[in-house]
Amino acid sequence: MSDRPHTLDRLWSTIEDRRGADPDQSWTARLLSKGPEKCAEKFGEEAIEALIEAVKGDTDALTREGADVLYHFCIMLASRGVTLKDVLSELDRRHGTSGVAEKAARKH
Ligand SMILES: N=c1c2ncn([C@@H]3O[C@H](COP(=O)(O)OP(=O)(O)OP(=O)(O)O)[C@@H](O)[C@H]3O)c2ncn1[C@@H]1O[C@H](COP(=O)(O)O)[C@@H](O)[C@H]1O
Repeated sequence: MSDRPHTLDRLWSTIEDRRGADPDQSWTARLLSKGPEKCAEKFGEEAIEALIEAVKGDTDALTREGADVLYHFCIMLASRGVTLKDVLSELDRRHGTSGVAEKAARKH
């Protein structure tokens, strides 16, 4: 984990800590209590908001929306019991391989 962004590790730990917390006190707990479908829907909304800012070319807004996307992505993973470590490991596995080769491998 040493070469992974500390910020994401810290965010993930906070999300894990908030699981089961009081939904009135924690946005994370509130979202997770609504279930995986709602968490996925929220992630989709945030992704679209980021997409809009990318198309507009508003780099400040894209930065803010990008942070929302990463947070809600982690929430969506947590809602389904997938860890950020799982996703980062998959990225690590792909590191150094050709994207073209990866795409070809997925067809089988
Ligand atoms: N990074 C975030 C983060 N990013 C966004 N959000 C919340 O996500 C919500 C989504 O924003 P929206 O603009 O969609 O607001 P909304 O209330 O859904 O509004 P509408 O859908 O009605 O438009 C906001 O209420 C934000 O507060 C976040 N809430 C928490 N975190 C992190 O999670 C930690 C724990 O937070 P709590 O769980 O609240 O203690 C925090 O310290 C942060 O590190």
